[in-house]
Amino acid sequence: MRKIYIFDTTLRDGEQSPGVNLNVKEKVEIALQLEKLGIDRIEAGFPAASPGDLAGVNAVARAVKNATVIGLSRSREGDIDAVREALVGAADPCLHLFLATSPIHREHKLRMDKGQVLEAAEAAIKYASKYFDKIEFSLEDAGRTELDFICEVTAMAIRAGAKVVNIPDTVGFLTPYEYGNIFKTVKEQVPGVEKIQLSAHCHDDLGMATANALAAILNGADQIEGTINGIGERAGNTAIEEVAMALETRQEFYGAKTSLVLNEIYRTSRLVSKLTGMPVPGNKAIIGANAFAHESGIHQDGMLKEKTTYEIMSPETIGLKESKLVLGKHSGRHAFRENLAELGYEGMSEEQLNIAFAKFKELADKKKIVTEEDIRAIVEEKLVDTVEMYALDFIHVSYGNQSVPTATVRVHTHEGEVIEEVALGNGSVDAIYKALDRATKEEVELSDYSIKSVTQGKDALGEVHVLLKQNGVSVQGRGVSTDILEASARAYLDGVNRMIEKRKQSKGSASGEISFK
Ligand SMILES: CC(=O)SCCNC(=O)CCNC(=O)[C@H](O)C(C)(C)COP(=O)(O)OP(=O)(O)OC[C@H]1O[C@@H](n2cnc3c(N)ncnc32)[C@H](O)[C@@H]1OP(=O)(O)O
Ligand SMILES: CC(C)C(=O)C(=O)O
Ligand SMILES: [Mg+2]
Repeated sequence: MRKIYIFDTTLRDGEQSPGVNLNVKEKVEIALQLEKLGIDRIEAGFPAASPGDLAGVNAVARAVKNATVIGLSRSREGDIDAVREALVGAADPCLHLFLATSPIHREHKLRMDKGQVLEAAEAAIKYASKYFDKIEFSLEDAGRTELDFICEVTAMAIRAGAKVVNIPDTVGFLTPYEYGNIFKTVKEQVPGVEKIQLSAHCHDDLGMATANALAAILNGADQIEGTINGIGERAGNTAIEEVAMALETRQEFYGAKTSLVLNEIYRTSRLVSKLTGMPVPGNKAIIGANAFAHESGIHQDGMLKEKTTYEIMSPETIGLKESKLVLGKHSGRHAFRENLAELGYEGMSEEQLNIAFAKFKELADKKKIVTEEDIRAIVEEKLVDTVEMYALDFIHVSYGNQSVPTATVRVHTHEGEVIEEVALGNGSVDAIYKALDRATKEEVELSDYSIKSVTQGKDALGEVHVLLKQNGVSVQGRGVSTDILEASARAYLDGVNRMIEKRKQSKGSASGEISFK
């Protein structure tokens, strides 16, 4: 199978992302991880840009042993000399020269005509050839360059001594068909092209960077340039992980592969994101948090039955432990039961499962993601074998810092009686508890109250614990809700129910009846 060389420019084009600035230590850390990932060529920076970048490229050159290390340079002797200095100590150094070739760049930026561009590029390659065995030449903005001029410049670069010619779509302008056609034409028409490698370098301005790189491969490109996580100038570059996984997943279609160690992809992505400060969007292909996560019931059911129903790649391939079935409002019973089993709640009756599932759906309507702690809280509250003498239907609290808090509560009894009560209190919770006392006609003393957040985020579940006393007997009550007042009401009512049950138990034992657990 044809090998596609991977040229990583995370440390150069990636660092050109606005707001990104990697120091020497960070560049080396990323470069060493790129080496582990099996990257063939690492572009470490632009040494003429600053003394700091020269030092960064030099540190990478000295640290990396198993990949080519590259420095970028304009077609100017001063820049080339800076790369010479920066690559001292590299096991396999390479100079990357560039000059723009498109009419727009020639006229407005370089103020050169075609002849001057050819002349300047040739002079630079020839000067550099005295110092470098490996030279790559890039036709900047080739995507908007006349096709015959691309061929002319490529032929010149080959004659002058370049080993790799890169044909970038610098501004992400082309369609895959157009970009592929450039490679096809260069392959067919440029003399000596078989002696060098052709490289593709794409930008994502129209979201085409990966599609264009793959089109280049289909039309003869030997090397793909890109970055980890697709970071880079403006909308970024081709994401290396996307190309590698496309070739891996569709081998029968592309007939080409990289030599990347694929299970290092995820780790590399995390490191680059951390050190560049550029978060990876959740929906990003391959490495986004949702790339191997499934939320909807139908998909989760399919995944549980056979993973290939909804996954074309396995997460293990990129170094992730497993796919995730995220519980949310679109999830179904299959995934819920599976999740409960994973959390150790096995052997639940169908009825218990249904109660917990209903509660879960109620919570999922209020929360974006239902977490493990949420599920535990739901199940543990629901599975306690307490007969609910009173169940909460609703609470309404009126509160203002200039008015007396008023609570209205409605509960229904085990027998189906509905009771509604209103009370004033010193605070909202106090008002609720007084209203519940009236509704239940139980005289209990609140001897402790605590509240904590059991999950994370603004929509976290609050868990309230109360300790109630009656005639020297103490019981605990617990309530969970996204609303702390509701959690407070539930905890109190739970305590009251337990108190009633305890009373029944002690009477039952005294009369020889079988007691509850
Ligand atoms: C497509 C790409 O990603 S290309 C790489 C882009 N990366 C960078 O530019 C990052 C590093 N750059 C820098 O630090 C600075 O731009 C430097 C140090 C290279 C140059 O800084 P300055 O000398 O102040 O020049 P400045 O950046 O303002 O302008 C660029 C000059 O280089 C010229 N130039 C641009 N590309 C090339 C080239 N490939 N070869 C020769 N000259 C070039 C421009 O025409 C302009 O020349 P002028 O001063 O005669 O008008
Ligand atoms: C320097 C070149 C290869 C570049 O980054 C581009 O053209 O996008
Ligand atoms: Mg670029």
